[in-house]
Parts: sequence; structure tokens; C-alpha cells
Amino acid sequence: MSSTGFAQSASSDAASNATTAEITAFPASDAQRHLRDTRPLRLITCGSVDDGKSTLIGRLLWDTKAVKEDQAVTLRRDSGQQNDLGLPDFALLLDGLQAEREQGITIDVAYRYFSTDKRSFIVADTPGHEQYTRNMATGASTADLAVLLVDARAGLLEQTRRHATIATLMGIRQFVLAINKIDLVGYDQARFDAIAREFRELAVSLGVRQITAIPMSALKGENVVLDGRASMPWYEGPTLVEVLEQATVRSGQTVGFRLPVQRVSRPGESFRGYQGTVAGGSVKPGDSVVILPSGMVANVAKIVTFDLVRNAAVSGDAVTLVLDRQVDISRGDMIVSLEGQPQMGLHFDAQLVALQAEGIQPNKRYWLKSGTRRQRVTVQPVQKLDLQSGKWVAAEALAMNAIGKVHLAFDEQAIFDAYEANRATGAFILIDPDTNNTVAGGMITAKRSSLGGLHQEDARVILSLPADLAEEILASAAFAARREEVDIRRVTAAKAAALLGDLDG
Ligand SMILES: Nc1nc2c(ncn2[C@@H]2O[C@H](COP(=O)(O)OP(=O)(O)OP(=O)(O)O)[C@@H](O)[C@H]2O)c(=O)[nH]1
Repeated sequence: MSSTGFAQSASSDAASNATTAEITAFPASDAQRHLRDTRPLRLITCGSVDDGKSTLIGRLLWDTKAVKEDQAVTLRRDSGQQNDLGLPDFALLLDGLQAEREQGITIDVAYRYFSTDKRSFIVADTPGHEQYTRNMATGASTADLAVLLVDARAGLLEQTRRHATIATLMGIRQFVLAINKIDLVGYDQARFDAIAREFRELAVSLGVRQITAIPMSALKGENVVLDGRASMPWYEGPTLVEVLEQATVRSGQTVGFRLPVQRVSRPGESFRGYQGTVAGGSVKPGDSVVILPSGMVANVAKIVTFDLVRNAAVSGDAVTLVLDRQVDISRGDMIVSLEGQPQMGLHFDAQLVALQAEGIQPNKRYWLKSGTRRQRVTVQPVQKLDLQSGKWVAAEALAMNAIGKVHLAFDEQAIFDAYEANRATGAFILIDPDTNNTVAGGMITAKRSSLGGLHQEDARVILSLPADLAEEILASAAFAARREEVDIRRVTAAKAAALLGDLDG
């Protein structure tokens, strides 16, 4: 299971597990220090085809010495006469990915690891073609920072806008604009300034403030790891690696404790534990917790891992919790702290990316999977993002690759954090029950806002009814108790009386 982001169907597992494995090897107090000091920065590189993404990643690996000697020899040999600068073709380092990409959704985001003496990094490499938007979104869902590449000759393209927008939707707030191939425009400062200015306007419209624009030649290694002062004395800013070393790693600990229950462990009569990977916050023995959706409370008696009894568990730890009393808990429930609980309800607002050719159809019922929970949901598209104008426009359905705002209506209580607050418990995927395909990846923006305890849209319907009827409905205690269970949006004035009778009866 992925511990962050909606990459549950994709191969972020390698990256997540790497973090989990490192952390669980330490006692908890050490683990917390370890988390703070050396958690790797996750980044995603994106841009249009041929902007130089593979060359850039290859260059990062090469200049930080992440390339092993045998790979280096092969690289020098295979590059042969391929470029006239006498440099190896760094993109060849990533060639092995092509085969992986051709194998479909489960492995179409590849993760590369490199480090400097200050920090380690995990870079998600995703393809640049438009049909791979979903992979980009998957990679972005776990990233702390996005490196957006543009070709200095071409400037910003629609694909740059699309990727910047998706990265923002996926919660990324730190951007590097890598204005690449600056050597091919004669290291022209005016060209660099013009592209950087245009991007800043886009970033402002997306609400992003943290952007560093860097003039770069990935091919020659200028301003990637080593500086490019010799060719660009006019640029006094940081290299890419300097920005990456300073960037902030997102913390999963801003809200309360979250343990999506993956399994109930009952090896014998005397032991009952609840297993899962901590998806936010921390917990220690003696802490009081709430079990959702039931609302039962208990205290934590013990925290164990496969070989240790722990004095605390933090985000990313795979643990078993033992509670101080018998409570009814099953897979898909969530154990949370008393303070800062997630939101529970039948109606949520979300944003999603449609991943399959069939798109997202209005009012179709899907399976929604978030963490260990799988629930029936009806999805109602409301708006989609027009990538030309960057504006949201009305939409009743979403085509493949479209980014949309939707309403989710659940049959049973759903439990989420807003994605902004917690990526792991705010992200989901949608599965088509007919084909079993993953048709969307999405994130919760909010529980549907209420007006006097009513969902806004429901309230609007009620307000459109004759005043006396509306008043009667609102005043009915039965309605108050059941308003979450009745789809008032389907109620017409003519049916309202019958509904009212039904509720009262
Ligand atoms: N002159 C120059 N050429 C570059 C630079 N960066 C990349 N290139 C060349 O641009 C071409 C495309 O680079 P790639 O790294 O394959 O581009 P990409 O974005 O990974 O392309 P896809 O993998 O197809 O999305 C290659 O021929 C590179 O050698 C640069 O900074 N300067």
C-alpha cells in the first residue's frame, strides 16, 4: 500500500517502502529525529517531449555520482559518436525505462535515487506525452517539488501549463522552472527573463508563490549540479541541486493521528491487534483514540512491530496497535486521535484526473478506494479545467486526461481529510465495477458545505419548494435525523409531500 498520494495503483510503493524501511529500523524517538533530518526530498520532473527531461535526470545522477562505474563504462561506450560535444548521452541512463513504460499503469512511474552530502532525493520520472498525463499526476501525488522543464527556444507550451496545473492540484507548492537548452539560444539573458516572467504569471494564477527559474544546459551540466557561471555570468541564482537541498519536505504530521486499519490480528485468545501503516501524526501508549466510523473510543495499550515493542509510532511506520478494551474494529476502519479528527459524511467535493478512455460519466456508480477502504460512490462531474485559459468551465462528464471538480455521494459514511491536510487520507482512486479498471485518481477538497445542517445544493432544492412545504420539511425531526440518507436533490415539489409523509411515518 502506498503511504502517500493516490498512487495506490502505481509503483510509488518502491519509494514509500524505502522510507518506511529506513524509519522502522529505528526506535521511535530516533525515528522522529531521522524523519526530520534526512527524509529524502521527492521530486517530479515534467515537461514536453524533447525538452530534455531524460538528459536532466541523467545529468543529476551522473554529476552526483549516483551512476555506478560499470554503468558509466557502458554509457561512454554506447554514446559513441552520438553527440558532437564529446559528452555521453545522459538520456541513455534512463533507456531501460521505455520497456517498463510499455507495460501499463502499474509500473509507469519510475523512481530514481541520488544524493548529495546534504540530502538524498527520489525523483519520479514520468513520460512527457499528453496521453501520459495520468502518470504525471501519479508521480506528482507523492512529490514535494516539481521541476518543470521548458526548451529555451520554444518557451512555455500548453503541456507546460497542463503539468504546472496538475502538479498544483496534486498539492505541490514548490516549483523549479528549468529553462533548458539555454546554450542553444546563445545563453541569452533576455530570453530567460521573458520565459521566467511568463511562468510567474501562470504561477500566480495557480496560487503558487515558491518558484525558482534557472537557466540551464542539462546537456553540458550547467546550473544542474555544477554552476554555469563561465557561460552565464549574468545569472547569480542557485543551481538546481542547491534549490533541491534547501526545499521543504512535506510533513504528514500536520493533522492528527491516522491509522487506516489494514488487518485485525488475532494469533491467540489473549492478543488482538490492529495493523496498518500510520498515515499521519503520531501515537504513543496511553493516548486516547477514536475508531471511525463507529465513534467508539479506547486507549492505546501497546504498539508493536514485527520485532519490537515501541514507545511511539509516527507517520510511515507499519505497526500493530493493541487497545485497552474490546472494540469492534474491522479492515477499512480508521483509528484516529481525539484532536483533529478527519471529516466523516456522505457527501464530499473532490478534484480528479480521468485516467481511461471511457472518462467519467455523470451519476455512474464506482468503487472508491482510499487507503484500506473501498466504498460505493456516485460521481457527479461539475466542472472541468480548460487548459488553454486556465479557467474552470461547467462540465457534465469528463473525458480521458481531463481534470475535473466532482461531487461524491456515498452509500455509507466516508472518512477523509482534505488532501491539503493529509495526502494519504485525502487521496483516492475510482474503479469501474464493470471492468475493474482504475478510471480516476483524485483528492478530496472538502466535505460538502452545509447551510443550517443541510448540504448547500439540497438546501437550494428545499428553498425552491413552496415556503410552507419547505418549512415543514426542515422542521421535521425525522428529516433532521435522516437528511444524510435521503437524496433530496431528486425531490421535486410534487414528490415533496410524499417524502415528508414517508419521513414522518
Ligand atoms: N543543446 C542542448 N541539447 C539538449 C539539452 N538537453 C537535452 N538536449 C538534447 O535534446 C534532445 C532531447 O532530450 P531528452 O532528454 O531525450 O528529452 P526528454 O524530454 O527526456 O524527451 P522524452 O523522454 O521523449 O520526453 C536530446 O537530443 C538531448 O541531447 C541542452 O541543455 N542543450
